[in-house]
Amino acid sequence: MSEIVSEVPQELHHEWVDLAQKAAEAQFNYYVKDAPTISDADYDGVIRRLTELEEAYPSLRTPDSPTQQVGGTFSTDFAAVDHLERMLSLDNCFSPEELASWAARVTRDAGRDDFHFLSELKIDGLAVNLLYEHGRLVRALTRGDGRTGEDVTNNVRTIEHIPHRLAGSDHPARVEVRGEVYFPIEAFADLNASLVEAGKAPFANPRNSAAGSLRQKDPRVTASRPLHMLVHGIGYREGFELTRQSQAYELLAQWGLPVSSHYRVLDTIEQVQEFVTYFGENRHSVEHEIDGIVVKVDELAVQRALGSTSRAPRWAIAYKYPPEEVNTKLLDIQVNVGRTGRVTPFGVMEPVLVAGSTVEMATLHNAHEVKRKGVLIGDTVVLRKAGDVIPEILGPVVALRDGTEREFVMPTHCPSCGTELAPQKEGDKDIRCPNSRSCPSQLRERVFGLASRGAFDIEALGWEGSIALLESGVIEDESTLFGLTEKDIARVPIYTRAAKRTDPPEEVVEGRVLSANGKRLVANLQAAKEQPLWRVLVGLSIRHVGPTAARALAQHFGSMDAIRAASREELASVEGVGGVIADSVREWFDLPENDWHLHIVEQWASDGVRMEDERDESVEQTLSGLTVVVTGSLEGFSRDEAKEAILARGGKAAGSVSKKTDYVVVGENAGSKEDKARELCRPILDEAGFVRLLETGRP
Ligand SMILES: NC(=O)c1ccc[n+]([C@@H]2O[C@H](COP(=O)([O-])OP(=O)(O)OC[C@H]3O[C@@H](n4cnc5c(N)ncnc54)[C@H](O)[C@@H]3O)[C@@H](O)[C@H]2O)c1
Ligand SMILES: [Zn+2]
Repeated sequence: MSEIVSEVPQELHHEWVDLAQKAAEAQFNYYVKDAPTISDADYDGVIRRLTELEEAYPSLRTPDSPTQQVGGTFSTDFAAVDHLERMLSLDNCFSPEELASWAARVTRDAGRDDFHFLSELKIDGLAVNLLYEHGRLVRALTRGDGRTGEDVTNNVRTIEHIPHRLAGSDHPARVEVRGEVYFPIEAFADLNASLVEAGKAPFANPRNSAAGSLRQKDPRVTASRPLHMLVHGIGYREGFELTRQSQAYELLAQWGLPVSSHYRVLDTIEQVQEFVTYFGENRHSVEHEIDGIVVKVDELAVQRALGSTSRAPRWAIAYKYPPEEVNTKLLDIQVNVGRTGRVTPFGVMEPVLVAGSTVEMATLHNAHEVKRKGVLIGDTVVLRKAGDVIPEILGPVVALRDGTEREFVMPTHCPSCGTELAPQKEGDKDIRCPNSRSCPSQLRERVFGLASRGAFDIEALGWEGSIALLESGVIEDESTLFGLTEKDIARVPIYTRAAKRTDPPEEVVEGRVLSANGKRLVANLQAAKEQPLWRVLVGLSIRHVGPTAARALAQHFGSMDAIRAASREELASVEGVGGVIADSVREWFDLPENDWHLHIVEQWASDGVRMEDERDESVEQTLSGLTVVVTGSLEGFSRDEAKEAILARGGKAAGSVSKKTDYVVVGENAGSKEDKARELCRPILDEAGFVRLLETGRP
């Protein structure tokens, strides 16, 4: 030690010692307790920094440094047994440049470039070593420290897809098969819910639950968990030789072992990079979590020539994807009251950067979900954000609790208006604020909602504008929105702000000081009154009536009066409507406590909102009886315009391709619907064909 200290600046030496300690602790929590306290990304950061320090000061790189070892150790809960051949870890890379320089190094060290790259998915699970003797499974070990693992044979025997006897005949005397045990992500939430219910600590993430479920003292517990395994290598072998890694996979598959279908043998590192990019974008198209791509030299002769370090083979590398999971603090759980009164709890977190954006809120759906996840206010939680998918709180890091955490209690009264909350129907998981008429929160959401693109499309009326109109008292609710004049709007600060910059301030006189934004709102409202009936229906915030149902209703009935007069049965029989929506529409119009709904409709009508679709009799019903799907973007039509053009001609505009589809119109960047059309042999039209179809009923 003294030698090191004399050579390495003291500060850096301290940093190294602290980080090495941190890594050792993290490994213990991760591998032995199955309860990591830091995220994988943070752990990788620690290892990277240790590596940097060791590169600058090689004397720090002692054999017991975490950078030199197969991270992991074993618990006394299991018998410790040596592997016949060491189990190694993998070196990492994080960029195309690092991948390319690994390939260049391999080519140089191998002294040849006529080998192949086997690319496969890096399964986010835990490594297991299976020993088969004469085709019979005799032992299963965890990786442990790479030399010695934990005997989990009885637990592994409970995993469904692992054969106790290999298929075929002529099996080698002994062979070690290496692979990864994982927990299917869709089963994760249920597992945590059942643990919480049994008063046990929930898991932080699926990888954790795989390790925790496999490493149970009682194999019956393991048997109750839906574990899966995929194998990706052979260790010690006796009595047979192979020449290629991919050949090993074929053999393993023949033996009835679960081999992934996603591996590829590729010629060049550029092709490998394409594979990396593809799965980076399609990370969630596979049945298990992946944290990267593993690239292996396929030729075993080259593998042997390259050899291994104490920790990892030189002939393989793991390309790690950016993390989708981070740890952050759950500061509070608050509730939001939505457009139709639904009360939704959401987590407020310390802001963290994950998958390219900063996240500080995540919905928790309902009180039941909060319970199931087992999270407490004040917990460190694992937050997951997968690409464009909305962020989700996976679970708590139980080991970091200090006793100050508290349980979330669903409020009994609306945080916005104080009304007592209640489920709308018995047995509903959601609870609602029944004060839909004047609850400020619901009003804001309704006004904002009716202005949205899927409803009236009033561009100048955003979230801020909706609040400003209501808070200034210029509108009391949505009923008077379309009667607003320039004078009214001039009373709302947000719409006149720009005009106030003059010095001395201009007097607010009718219309005159309306800023550009306010003028835009007036014009937008005028235009909105001409919107088709379906948009008016969406704007009413009737539960379950979104654009699709609204279109179906408008197309069938043609006017607000006809919808209002329709019986429940008539409504329910409309294609694309059904019983739930029919009930909701009838309740909206008929319940005595909803009489104010009628007032909205009447006020809108008297302010000039169109309540009837013009049936242009001159439009020939060219598409009557035909079902058309439009996919991708067209030049002459927006999505809505294309749909309306079909409906106006008596056709049906469907959202998905089926055998009943008559024509599929394919624009730019069409996706899976085009594939589906080809698969089902449905006629495909381009935009010109679509125009002809509208005119003549024929492509
Ligand atoms: N959060 C924490 O506290 C903590 C602590 C320790 C380790 N870790 C995590 O574990 C990683 C280090 O663990 P590691 O040493 O096992 O390295 P690793 O997980 O980065 O890579 C090596 C392992 O990948 C597995 N693997 C998955 N798919 C494979 C495939 N197709 N072919 C070959 N191998 C495949 C093998 O089991 C192999 O042992 C860290 O990067 C971190 O993500 C986290
Ligand atoms: Zn309320």
